[in-house]
Amino acid sequence: MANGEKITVNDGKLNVPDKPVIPYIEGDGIGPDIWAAASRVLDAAVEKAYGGEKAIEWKEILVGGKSHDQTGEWLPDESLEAIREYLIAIKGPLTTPIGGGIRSLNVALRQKLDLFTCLRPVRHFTGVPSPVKAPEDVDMAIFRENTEDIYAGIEFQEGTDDAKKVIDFLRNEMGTNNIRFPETSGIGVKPVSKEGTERLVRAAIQYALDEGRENVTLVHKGNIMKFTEGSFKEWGYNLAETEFADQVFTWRQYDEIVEKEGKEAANKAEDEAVANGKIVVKDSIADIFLQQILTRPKEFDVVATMNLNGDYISDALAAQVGGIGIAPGANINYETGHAIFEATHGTAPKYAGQDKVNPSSVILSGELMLRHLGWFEAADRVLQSMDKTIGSKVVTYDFARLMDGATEVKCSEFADELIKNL
Ligand SMILES: NC(=O)C1=CN([C@@H]2O[C@H](COP(=O)(O)OP(=O)(O)OC[C@H]3O[C@@H](n4cnc5c(N)ncnc54)[C@H](OP(=O)(O)O)[C@@H]3O)[C@@H](O)[C@H]2O)C=CC1
Ligand SMILES: O=C(O)CCC(=O)C(=O)O
Ligand SMILES: [Mg+2]
Repeated sequence: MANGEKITVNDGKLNVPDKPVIPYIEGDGIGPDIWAAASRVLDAAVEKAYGGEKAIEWKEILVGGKSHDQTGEWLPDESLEAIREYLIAIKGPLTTPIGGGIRSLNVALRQKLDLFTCLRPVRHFTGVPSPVKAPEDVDMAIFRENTEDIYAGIEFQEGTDDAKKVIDFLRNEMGTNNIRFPETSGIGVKPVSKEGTERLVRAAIQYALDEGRENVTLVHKGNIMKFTEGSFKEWGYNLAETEFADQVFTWRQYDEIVEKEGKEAANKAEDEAVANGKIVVKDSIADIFLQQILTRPKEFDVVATMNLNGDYISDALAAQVGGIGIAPGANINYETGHAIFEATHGTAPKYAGQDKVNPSSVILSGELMLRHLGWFEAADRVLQSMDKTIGSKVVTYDFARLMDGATEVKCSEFADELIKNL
Protein backbone atom coordinates (compact mmCIF):
# COMPACT_ATOMS: atom_id res chain seq x y z
CA MET A 1 0.00 0.00 0.00
CA ALA A 2 3.11 2.20 -0.06
CA ASN A 3 2.14 4.76 -2.72
CA GLY A 4 -1.54 4.14 -3.15
CA GLU A 5 -4.11 6.93 -2.89
CA LYS A 6 -7.86 6.96 -2.47
CA ILE A 7 -10.29 7.42 -5.33
CA THR A 8 -12.65 10.27 -4.44
CA VAL A 9 -15.88 11.64 -5.88
CA ASN A 10 -16.99 15.22 -6.51
CA ASP A 11 -20.46 16.05 -7.81
CA GLY A 12 -20.80 12.50 -9.04
CA LYS A 13 -17.45 12.65 -10.92
CA LEU A 14 -14.65 10.29 -9.91
CA ASN A 15 -11.16 11.62 -9.22
CA VAL A 16 -8.81 8.75 -9.92
CA PRO A 17 -5.16 9.06 -8.83
CA ASP A 18 -2.45 7.31 -10.84
CA LYS A 19 -1.99 4.74 -8.07
CA PRO A 20 -5.50 4.10 -6.74
CA VAL A 21 -6.03 1.69 -3.86
CA ILE A 22 -8.72 -0.79 -4.89
CA PRO A 23 -10.07 -3.32 -2.37
CA TYR A 24 -10.70 -6.83 -3.64
CA ILE A 25 -12.54 -9.85 -2.24
CA GLU A 26 -11.02 -13.07 -3.48
CA GLY A 27 -14.27 -15.03 -3.18
CA ASP A 28 -15.20 -18.63 -2.35
CA GLY A 29 -15.04 -21.80 -4.46
CA ILE A 30 -13.39 -20.93 -7.79
CA GLY A 31 -12.80 -17.37 -6.49
CA PRO A 32 -9.07 -17.80 -5.66
CA ASP A 33 -8.32 -19.33 -9.09
CA ILE A 34 -10.12 -16.73 -11.15
CA TRP A 35 -9.00 -13.80 -9.02
CA ALA A 36 -5.32 -14.84 -9.31
CA ALA A 37 -5.71 -15.03 -13.09
CA ALA A 38 -7.72 -11.84 -13.42
CA SER A 39 -5.50 -9.63 -11.27
CA ARG A 40 -2.44 -10.64 -13.29
CA VAL A 41 -4.18 -9.76 -16.57
CA LEU A 42 -5.50 -6.43 -15.28
CA ASP A 43 -2.09 -5.43 -13.89
CA ALA A 44 -0.39 -6.35 -17.15
CA ALA A 45 -2.94 -4.39 -19.20
CA VAL A 46 -2.41 -1.29 -17.06
CA GLU A 47 1.38 -1.66 -17.26
CA LYS A 48 1.28 -2.10 -21.02
CA ALA A 49 -1.08 0.86 -21.51
CA TYR A 50 0.69 3.37 -19.25
CA GLY A 51 4.29 2.10 -19.00
CA GLY A 52 4.34 2.22 -15.18
CA GLU A 53 2.79 5.70 -14.84
CA LYS A 54 -0.42 4.19 -13.54
CA ALA A 55 -0.88 1.07 -11.42
CA ILE A 56 -3.53 -0.38 -9.14
CA GLU A 57 -2.62 -0.97 -5.47
CA TRP A 58 -4.76 -3.98 -4.62
CA LYS A 59 -5.94 -4.19 -1.00
CA GLU A 60 -7.41 -7.49 0.12
CA ILE A 61 -10.56 -7.32 2.22
CA LEU A 62 -12.17 -10.34 3.81
CA VAL A 63 -15.75 -11.46 3.16
CA GLY A 64 -17.18 -14.99 2.93
CA GLY A 65 -15.54 -18.30 3.78
CA LYS A 66 -12.01 -16.94 4.06
CA SER A 67 -13.25 -14.21 6.38
CA HIS A 68 -15.19 -16.68 8.51
CA ASP A 69 -12.12 -18.91 8.85
CA GLN A 70 -9.85 -16.03 9.84
CA THR A 71 -12.13 -13.72 11.83
CA GLY A 72 -15.22 -15.76 12.71
CA GLU A 73 -17.37 -13.28 10.75
CA TRP A 74 -18.84 -13.62 7.26
CA LEU A 75 -19.04 -9.92 6.53
CA PRO A 76 -16.87 -7.88 8.92
CA ASP A 77 -17.71 -4.18 9.38
CA GLU A 78 -14.10 -3.40 8.59
CA SER A 79 -14.53 -4.78 5.07
CA LEU A 80 -17.68 -2.77 4.46
CA GLU A 81 -15.93 0.34 5.79
CA ALA A 82 -13.01 -0.23 3.41
CA ILE A 83 -15.37 -0.22 0.41
CA ARG A 84 -17.13 2.88 1.76
CA GLU A 85 -13.76 4.57 2.11
CA TYR A 86 -12.12 3.53 -1.17
CA LEU A 87 -15.35 3.77 -3.23
CA ILE A 88 -14.52 1.16 -5.88
CA ALA A 89 -13.96 -2.55 -5.25
CA ILE A 90 -13.93 -5.82 -7.17
CA LYS A 91 -14.95 -9.23 -5.93
CA GLY A 92 -15.00 -12.93 -6.69
CA PRO A 93 -18.18 -14.96 -6.13
CA LEU A 94 -19.42 -15.75 -2.61
CA THR A 95 -21.31 -18.87 -1.54
CA THR A 96 -24.93 -18.69 -0.37
CA PRO A 97 -26.36 -21.87 1.20
CA ILE A 98 -29.86 -22.83 0.00
CA GLY A 99 -32.64 -22.96 2.61
CA GLY A 100 -31.13 -22.23 6.03
CA GLY A 101 -27.85 -20.60 6.97
CA ILE A 102 -26.53 -17.15 6.11
CA ARG A 103 -28.44 -15.02 3.66
CA SER A 104 -26.57 -14.00 0.55
CA LEU A 105 -23.43 -11.99 1.24
CA ASN A 106 -23.55 -10.79 -2.36
CA VAL A 107 -27.00 -9.36 -1.83
CA ALA A 108 -25.98 -7.98 1.59
CA LEU A 109 -23.06 -6.06 0.06
CA ARG A 110 -25.35 -4.54 -2.56
CA GLN A 111 -27.99 -3.60 0.00
CA LYS A 112 -25.69 -2.30 2.73
CA LEU A 113 -23.81 -0.08 0.27
CA ASP A 114 -27.03 0.80 -1.56
CA LEU A 115 -25.52 -0.22 -4.92
CA PHE A 116 -28.85 0.14 -6.62
CA THR A 117 -27.86 -0.85 -10.16
CA CYS A 118 -26.53 -4.21 -11.21
CA LEU A 119 -25.20 -3.44 -14.68
CA ARG A 120 -24.56 -6.50 -16.80
CA PRO A 121 -23.50 -5.82 -20.38
CA VAL A 122 -23.94 -8.80 -22.69
CA ARG A 123 -22.14 -8.97 -26.04
CA HIS A 124 -20.58 -11.66 -28.16
CA PHE A 125 -16.86 -12.17 -28.78
CA THR A 126 -16.06 -13.56 -32.21
CA GLY A 127 -15.45 -17.27 -32.06
CA VAL A 128 -17.12 -17.91 -28.72
CA PRO A 129 -19.39 -20.96 -29.06
CA SER A 130 -23.09 -20.28 -28.59
CA PRO A 131 -26.35 -22.27 -28.72
CA VAL A 132 -27.97 -19.68 -31.02
CA LYS A 133 -27.45 -19.05 -34.75
CA ALA A 134 -26.53 -15.37 -34.58
CA PRO A 135 -25.01 -14.61 -31.18
CA GLU A 136 -23.50 -11.42 -32.62
CA ASP A 137 -27.04 -9.95 -32.67
CA VAL A 138 -27.01 -9.85 -28.86
CA ASP A 139 -25.63 -6.56 -27.59
CA MET A 140 -27.55 -5.49 -24.52
CA ALA A 141 -26.93 -3.85 -21.17
CA ILE A 142 -29.06 -5.13 -18.32
CA PHE A 143 -29.92 -2.67 -15.55
CA ARG A 144 -31.13 -4.91 -12.74
CA GLU A 145 -32.56 -3.19 -9.63
CA ASN A 146 -30.34 -4.38 -6.83
CA THR A 147 -31.81 -3.35 -3.49
CA GLU A 148 -35.47 -4.37 -3.31
CA ASP A 149 -38.04 -6.85 -4.69
CA ILE A 150 -38.17 -10.25 -3.02
CA TYR A 151 -34.40 -9.95 -2.43
CA ALA A 152 -35.24 -7.71 0.53
CA GLY A 153 -35.30 -11.03 2.40
CA ILE A 154 -38.67 -10.50 4.11
CA GLU A 155 -39.68 -14.12 4.44
CA PHE A 156 -41.44 -16.16 7.10
CA GLN A 157 -40.88 -19.88 7.31
CA GLU A 158 -43.80 -22.28 7.13
CA GLY A 159 -45.01 -23.47 10.55
CA THR A 160 -43.47 -20.60 12.58
CA ASP A 161 -45.39 -18.21 14.81
CA ASP A 162 -44.29 -15.37 12.56
CA ALA A 163 -45.71 -17.00 9.43
CA LYS A 164 -48.96 -17.73 11.29
CA LYS A 165 -49.16 -14.10 12.48
CA VAL A 166 -48.69 -12.72 8.96
CA ILE A 167 -51.20 -15.18 7.48
CA ASP A 168 -53.76 -14.41 10.20
CA PHE A 169 -53.27 -10.69 9.60
CA LEU A 170 -53.76 -11.09 5.86
CA ARG A 171 -56.88 -13.22 6.29
CA ASN A 172 -58.51 -11.44 9.21
CA GLU A 173 -57.54 -7.82 8.66
CA MET A 174 -56.82 -7.51 4.95
CA GLY A 175 -59.62 -9.70 3.65
CA THR A 176 -57.23 -12.03 1.82
CA ASN A 177 -59.08 -15.26 1.08
CA ASN A 178 -56.91 -16.89 -1.53
CA ILE A 179 -54.01 -18.35 0.39
CA ARG A 180 -54.60 -21.86 -0.86
CA PHE A 181 -53.00 -23.78 2.05
CA PRO A 182 -52.80 -21.31 4.97
CA GLU A 183 -51.63 -23.86 7.53
CA THR A 184 -48.58 -24.89 5.50
CA SER A 185 -47.51 -21.77 3.63
CA GLY A 186 -44.27 -19.88 3.92
CA ILE A 187 -44.69 -16.19 3.12
CA GLY A 188 -42.46 -13.78 1.18
CA VAL A 189 -42.92 -10.03 0.79
CA LYS A 190 -41.99 -8.11 -2.36
CA PRO A 191 -41.36 -4.39 -1.81
CA VAL A 192 -40.95 -2.32 -4.99
CA SER A 193 -40.81 1.45 -4.56
CA LYS A 194 -41.23 4.55 -6.69
CA GLU A 195 -37.82 5.93 -5.61
CA GLY A 196 -36.08 2.61 -6.22
CA THR A 197 -37.63 2.33 -9.67
CA GLU A 198 -36.92 5.92 -10.59
CA ARG A 199 -33.23 5.87 -9.77
CA LEU A 200 -32.77 2.61 -11.68
CA VAL A 201 -34.70 3.75 -14.77
CA ARG A 202 -32.95 7.14 -14.67
CA ALA A 203 -29.56 5.38 -14.73
CA ALA A 204 -30.65 3.11 -17.58
CA ILE A 205 -31.89 5.98 -19.76
CA GLN A 206 -28.81 8.06 -19.00
CA TYR A 207 -26.61 5.10 -19.98
CA ALA A 208 -28.53 4.69 -23.26
CA LEU A 209 -28.00 8.39 -24.02
CA ASP A 210 -24.31 8.31 -23.08
CA GLU A 211 -23.63 5.15 -25.06
CA GLY A 212 -25.65 6.16 -28.13
CA ARG A 213 -28.10 3.27 -27.75
CA GLU A 214 -31.51 3.33 -29.46
CA ASN A 215 -33.93 1.93 -26.90
CA VAL A 216 -34.61 1.09 -23.27
CA THR A 217 -37.04 -1.74 -22.43
CA LEU A 218 -38.80 -1.89 -19.05
CA VAL A 219 -39.25 -5.61 -18.34
CA HIS A 220 -41.95 -6.51 -15.82
CA LYS A 221 -44.71 -8.95 -14.97
CA GLY A 222 -47.19 -6.14 -14.33
CA ASN A 223 -50.17 -8.02 -15.71
CA ILE A 224 -50.03 -10.30 -12.64
CA MET A 225 -48.23 -8.24 -9.97
CA LYS A 226 -50.01 -4.98 -10.58
CA PHE A 227 -48.80 -2.84 -7.70
CA THR A 228 -45.16 -3.93 -7.77
CA GLU A 229 -44.14 -4.89 -11.30
CA GLY A 230 -47.04 -2.97 -12.89
CA SER A 231 -46.15 0.14 -10.94
CA PHE A 232 -42.50 -0.29 -11.97
CA LYS A 233 -43.63 0.09 -15.57
CA GLU A 234 -45.82 3.15 -14.88
CA TRP A 235 -43.20 4.89 -12.72
CA GLY A 236 -40.58 4.14 -15.36
CA TYR A 237 -42.68 5.69 -18.12
CA ASN A 238 -43.54 8.69 -15.91
CA LEU A 239 -39.87 9.32 -15.23
CA ALA A 240 -38.90 8.95 -18.90
CA GLU A 241 -41.62 11.37 -20.03
CA THR A 242 -40.85 14.00 -17.40
CA GLU A 243 -37.08 13.95 -16.75
CA PHE A 244 -36.11 13.04 -20.32
CA ALA A 245 -39.02 14.70 -22.13
CA ASP A 246 -36.88 16.03 -25.01
CA GLN A 247 -34.77 12.90 -25.39
CA VAL A 248 -37.20 10.01 -25.43
CA PHE A 249 -40.35 8.75 -27.12
CA THR A 250 -42.29 6.16 -25.13
CA TRP A 251 -44.63 3.40 -26.17
CA ARG A 252 -47.13 4.88 -23.73
CA GLN A 253 -47.05 8.09 -25.77
CA TYR A 254 -47.44 5.95 -28.88
CA ASP A 255 -50.57 4.33 -27.43
CA GLU A 256 -52.00 7.73 -26.53
CA ILE A 257 -51.55 8.93 -30.12
CA VAL A 258 -53.16 5.73 -31.44
CA GLU A 259 -56.18 6.38 -29.26
CA LYS A 260 -56.58 10.00 -30.34
CA GLU A 261 -55.34 10.04 -33.93
CA GLY A 262 -54.91 6.46 -35.07
CA LYS A 263 -52.05 4.09 -35.78
CA GLU A 264 -50.66 5.91 -38.80
CA ALA A 265 -50.15 9.11 -36.81
CA ALA A 266 -48.50 7.14 -33.99
CA ASN A 267 -46.10 5.40 -36.39
CA LYS A 268 -45.25 8.77 -37.93
CA ALA A 269 -44.57 10.27 -34.48
CA GLU A 270 -42.29 7.38 -33.55
CA ASP A 271 -40.41 7.56 -36.88
CA GLU A 272 -39.90 11.29 -36.41
CA ALA A 273 -38.68 10.84 -32.85
CA VAL A 274 -36.18 8.18 -33.94
CA ALA A 275 -35.01 10.35 -36.87
CA ASN A 276 -34.40 13.14 -34.35
CA GLY A 277 -32.17 10.85 -32.28
CA LYS A 278 -34.68 10.21 -29.49
CA ILE A 279 -34.44 7.01 -27.52
CA VAL A 280 -37.48 4.77 -27.62
CA VAL A 281 -38.60 3.67 -24.15
CA LYS A 282 -40.78 0.58 -24.40
CA ASP A 283 -41.89 -2.24 -22.15
CA SER A 284 -42.19 -5.99 -22.35
CA ILE A 285 -43.81 -8.57 -20.11
CA ALA A 286 -41.11 -10.82 -18.69
CA ASP A 287 -42.23 -14.15 -20.16
CA ILE A 288 -42.50 -12.96 -23.76
CA PHE A 289 -39.30 -10.96 -23.28
CA LEU A 290 -37.42 -14.19 -22.55
CA GLN A 291 -38.68 -15.54 -25.86
CA GLN A 292 -37.94 -12.40 -27.84
CA ILE A 293 -34.34 -12.08 -26.68
CA LEU A 294 -33.87 -15.42 -28.42
CA THR A 295 -35.96 -14.79 -31.52
CA ARG A 296 -35.18 -11.08 -32.19
CA PRO A 297 -32.36 -9.89 -29.95
CA LYS A 298 -31.48 -7.01 -32.28
CA GLU A 299 -34.55 -5.15 -31.04
CA PHE A 300 -33.22 -4.69 -27.51
CA ASP A 301 -30.41 -2.39 -26.35
CA VAL A 302 -30.78 -1.41 -22.69
CA VAL A 303 -33.00 -3.40 -20.35
CA ALA A 304 -34.30 -2.01 -17.03
CA THR A 305 -35.94 -4.48 -14.69
CA MET A 306 -36.48 -5.56 -11.11
CA ASN A 307 -34.18 -7.74 -9.08
CA LEU A 308 -35.51 -11.26 -9.70
CA ASN A 309 -36.29 -10.74 -13.39
CA GLY A 310 -32.81 -9.29 -13.79
CA ASP A 311 -31.23 -12.32 -12.15
CA TYR A 312 -32.96 -14.73 -14.56
CA ILE A 313 -32.41 -12.53 -17.62
CA SER A 314 -28.68 -12.18 -16.83
CA ASP A 315 -28.02 -15.91 -16.96
CA ALA A 316 -30.33 -16.47 -19.96
CA LEU A 317 -28.59 -13.78 -22.01
CA ALA A 318 -25.15 -14.93 -20.88
CA ALA A 319 -25.96 -18.36 -22.34
CA GLN A 320 -26.69 -16.79 -25.71
CA VAL A 321 -23.19 -15.31 -25.99
CA GLY A 322 -21.21 -18.26 -24.66
CA GLY A 323 -22.26 -18.79 -21.08
CA ILE A 324 -21.68 -17.64 -17.62
CA GLY A 325 -17.89 -18.00 -17.94
CA ILE A 326 -17.83 -14.77 -19.93
CA ALA A 327 -20.48 -12.64 -18.22
CA PRO A 328 -19.21 -9.53 -16.40
CA GLY A 329 -21.04 -7.14 -14.12
CA ALA A 330 -20.93 -4.13 -11.84
CA ASN A 331 -22.99 -3.07 -8.83
CA ILE A 332 -23.13 0.72 -8.87
CA ASN A 333 -24.62 3.61 -6.93
CA TYR A 334 -24.46 6.43 -9.49
CA GLU A 335 -25.24 8.99 -6.78
CA THR A 336 -22.52 8.19 -4.20
CA GLY A 337 -19.95 6.79 -6.64
CA HIS A 338 -19.67 3.46 -4.81
CA ALA A 339 -19.26 0.42 -7.01
CA ILE A 340 -18.35 -3.25 -6.72
CA PHE A 341 -17.43 -5.07 -9.91
CA GLU A 342 -18.14 -8.81 -10.07
CA ALA A 343 -18.83 -11.71 -12.39
CA THR A 344 -22.42 -12.82 -13.00
CA HIS A 345 -21.67 -16.44 -12.07
CA GLY A 346 -21.26 -18.06 -8.67
CA THR A 347 -18.64 -20.13 -6.88
CA ALA A 348 -19.00 -23.29 -9.05
CA PRO A 349 -17.90 -25.42 -6.06
CA LYS A 350 -17.26 -28.60 -8.04
CA TYR A 351 -14.36 -26.85 -9.82
CA ALA A 352 -12.85 -25.14 -6.75
CA GLY A 353 -9.05 -25.29 -6.61
CA GLN A 354 -8.68 -27.11 -9.94
CA ASP A 355 -7.25 -24.15 -11.91
CA LYS A 356 -9.80 -25.07 -14.55
CA VAL A 357 -12.62 -22.58 -15.01
CA ASN A 358 -12.87 -19.60 -17.29
CA PRO A 359 -11.64 -16.40 -15.62
CA SER A 360 -13.11 -14.18 -18.38
CA SER A 361 -16.14 -13.00 -16.38
CA VAL A 362 -14.04 -11.50 -13.64
CA ILE A 363 -11.44 -10.20 -16.13
CA LEU A 364 -14.20 -8.49 -18.11
CA SER A 365 -15.63 -7.14 -14.84
CA GLY A 366 -12.16 -5.66 -14.33
CA GLU A 367 -12.31 -4.27 -17.87
CA LEU A 368 -15.61 -2.57 -16.96
CA MET A 369 -13.93 -1.23 -13.84
CA LEU A 370 -10.98 0.19 -15.82
CA ARG A 371 -13.45 1.91 -18.16
CA HIS A 372 -15.39 3.22 -15.15
CA LEU A 373 -12.11 4.72 -13.86
CA GLY A 374 -11.50 6.36 -17.24
CA TRP A 375 -8.53 4.08 -17.99
CA PHE A 376 -9.76 3.39 -21.50
CA GLU A 377 -6.42 2.38 -23.04
CA ALA A 378 -5.99 -0.42 -20.52
CA ALA A 379 -9.63 -1.51 -20.90
CA ASP A 380 -9.30 -1.59 -24.69
CA ARG A 381 -6.19 -3.74 -24.42
CA VAL A 382 -8.10 -6.30 -22.33
CA LEU A 383 -10.86 -6.50 -24.93
CA GLN A 384 -8.45 -6.75 -27.86
CA SER A 385 -6.50 -9.49 -26.13
CA MET A 386 -9.70 -11.39 -25.32
CA ASP A 387 -10.73 -11.21 -29.00
CA LYS A 388 -7.31 -12.36 -30.16
CA THR A 389 -6.95 -15.19 -27.66
CA ILE A 390 -10.41 -16.64 -28.21
CA GLY A 391 -9.97 -16.07 -31.96
CA SER A 392 -6.89 -18.30 -31.83
CA LYS A 393 -9.02 -20.99 -30.13
CA VAL A 394 -6.95 -21.12 -26.96
CA VAL A 395 -9.70 -21.47 -24.37
CA THR A 396 -10.73 -23.01 -21.06
CA TYR A 397 -12.81 -26.22 -20.78
CA ASP A 398 -16.22 -24.55 -21.07
CA PHE A 399 -15.51 -23.22 -24.56
CA ALA A 400 -13.24 -26.09 -25.60
CA ARG A 401 -16.06 -28.63 -25.18
CA LEU A 402 -18.14 -26.72 -27.72
CA MET A 403 -15.46 -25.68 -30.22
CA ASP A 404 -13.87 -27.70 -33.00
CA GLY A 405 -10.09 -27.64 -33.03
CA ALA A 406 -9.71 -25.77 -29.73
CA THR A 407 -6.65 -25.97 -27.49
CA GLU A 408 -7.92 -26.44 -23.93
CA VAL A 409 -5.87 -24.62 -21.32
CA LYS A 410 -6.11 -24.16 -17.55
CA CYS A 411 -7.44 -20.99 -15.95
CA SER A 412 -3.92 -19.69 -15.23
CA GLU A 413 -2.67 -20.63 -18.70
CA PHE A 414 -5.54 -18.74 -20.29
CA ALA A 415 -4.41 -15.69 -18.28
CA ASP A 416 -0.82 -16.22 -19.55
CA GLU A 417 -2.10 -16.28 -23.10
CA LEU A 418 -4.15 -13.12 -22.57
CA ILE A 419 -1.11 -11.34 -21.15
CA LYS A 420 0.96 -12.41 -24.17
CA ASN A 421 -1.72 -10.98 -26.48
CA LEU A 422 -2.27 -7.67 -24.67
N1 LIG B 1 -22.47 -12.99 -7.29
C1 LIG B 1 -22.15 -14.12 -6.73
O1 LIG B 1 -21.19 -14.20 -5.97
C2 LIG B 1 -22.98 -15.32 -7.02
C3 LIG B 1 -22.93 -16.37 -6.14
N2 LIG B 1 -23.66 -17.50 -6.39
C4 LIG B 1 -23.51 -18.61 -5.44
O2 LIG B 1 -22.59 -19.57 -5.99
C5 LIG B 1 -22.90 -20.86 -5.51
C6 LIG B 1 -22.99 -21.87 -6.64
O3 LIG B 1 -24.08 -21.51 -7.46
P1 LIG B 1 -24.52 -22.28 -8.77
O4 LIG B 1 -25.98 -22.15 -8.89
O5 LIG B 1 -23.90 -23.62 -8.81
O6 LIG B 1 -23.97 -21.40 -9.99
P2 LIG B 1 -22.50 -21.15 -10.50
O7 LIG B 1 -22.58 -19.93 -11.37
O8 LIG B 1 -21.53 -21.09 -9.39
O9 LIG B 1 -22.13 -22.42 -11.38
C7 LIG B 1 -23.02 -23.09 -12.23
C8 LIG B 1 -22.31 -23.65 -13.44
O10 LIG B 1 -21.96 -22.56 -14.29
C9 LIG B 1 -20.73 -22.86 -14.95
N3 LIG B 1 -19.74 -21.85 -14.50
C10 LIG B 1 -19.79 -20.99 -13.46
N4 LIG B 1 -18.70 -20.23 -13.41
C11 LIG B 1 -17.94 -20.59 -14.47
C12 LIG B 1 -16.67 -20.18 -14.96
N5 LIG B 1 -15.98 -19.21 -14.38
N6 LIG B 1 -16.18 -20.81 -16.05
C13 LIG B 1 -16.86 -21.77 -16.66
N7 LIG B 1 -18.05 -22.21 -16.25
C14 LIG B 1 -18.59 -21.64 -15.16
C15 LIG B 1 -20.35 -24.27 -14.54
O11 LIG B 1 -21.03 -25.07 -15.50
P3 LIG B 1 -20.68 -26.56 -15.96
O12 LIG B 1 -20.90 -27.42 -14.77
O13 LIG B 1 -21.64 -26.80 -17.06
O14 LIG B 1 -19.27 -26.58 -16.45
C16 LIG B 1 -21.00 -24.36 -13.18
O15 LIG B 1 -21.18 -25.68 -12.76
C17 LIG B 1 -24.20 -20.73 -4.71
O16 LIG B 1 -23.87 -20.64 -3.36
C18 LIG B 1 -24.78 -19.42 -5.20
O17 LIG B 1 -25.60 -18.83 -4.26
C19 LIG B 1 -24.40 -17.64 -7.54
C20 LIG B 1 -24.47 -16.62 -8.44
C21 LIG B 1 -23.79 -15.36 -8.24
O1 LIG C 1 -26.01 -14.16 -3.95
C1 LIG C 1 -26.19 -15.24 -4.49
O2 LIG C 1 -25.88 -16.30 -3.97
C2 LIG C 1 -26.76 -15.30 -5.86
C3 LIG C 1 -26.62 -13.99 -6.59
C4 LIG C 1 -26.93 -14.10 -8.01
O3 LIG C 1 -27.42 -15.07 -8.52
C5 LIG C 1 -26.59 -12.98 -8.86
O4 LIG C 1 -26.06 -12.00 -8.40
O5 LIG C 1 -26.87 -13.05 -10.07
MG1 LIG D 1 -27.72 -14.86 -10.62
